[in-house]
Amino acid sequence: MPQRSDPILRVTPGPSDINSNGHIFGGWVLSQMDIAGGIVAGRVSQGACATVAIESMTFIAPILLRDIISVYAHEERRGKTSIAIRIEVVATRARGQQEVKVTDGLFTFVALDEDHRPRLLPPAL
Ligand SMILES: CCCCCCCCCCCCCCCC(=O)SCCNC(=O)CCNC(=O)[C@H](O)C(C)(C)COP(=O)(O)OP(=O)(O)OC[C@H]1O[C@@H](n2cnc3c(N)ncnc32)[C@H](O)[C@@H]1OP(=O)(O)O
Repeated sequence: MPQRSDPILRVTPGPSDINSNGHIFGGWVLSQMDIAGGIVAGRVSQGACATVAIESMTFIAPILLRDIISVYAHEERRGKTSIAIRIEVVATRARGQQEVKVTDGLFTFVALDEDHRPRLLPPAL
């Protein structure tokens, strides 16, 4: 990922998001990544988008209860109707003293028209 800008989301998991290992469910973090990627894809496409594929996803380190999660996302590739968004999640813990990269993924979104069919992306700014 290039120089990190501001996170798209900052969020804390709750007690109901814990799995039997005592870590945070992968599905919880995937959904935060999907929301953040969707926000970036919506900005780029200037409208509605749907996730069509998760091209890659790596769980690098566990997320712990009381971590603060920052979700960073940026456009990595653009097609006619689709945008691939690189999404990185960083956990802040130990009262803000420690930052750990916990996941990395490449999600592809498709811009949708009113009929929920692929829509051409607007020209890049
Ligand atoms: C100013 C306004 C601001 C707005 C600010 C909004 C903010 C908003 C925030 C909230 C944001 C929430 C974000 C929710 C995100 C979900 O949770 S969406 C829910 C889960 N996803 C779905 O239900 C989608 C289900 N799938 C579909 O409906 C259809 O597959 C789709 C998406 C309409 C695509 O239809 P299709 O017939 O497969 O289309 P097709 O023409 O074959 O392919 C279209 C493009 O997708 C690519 N593609 C297709 N399959 C793949 C694949 N497996 N891998 C990679 N690329 C693929 C194609 O290569 C093509 O790319 P281009 O060459 O055109 O660039």
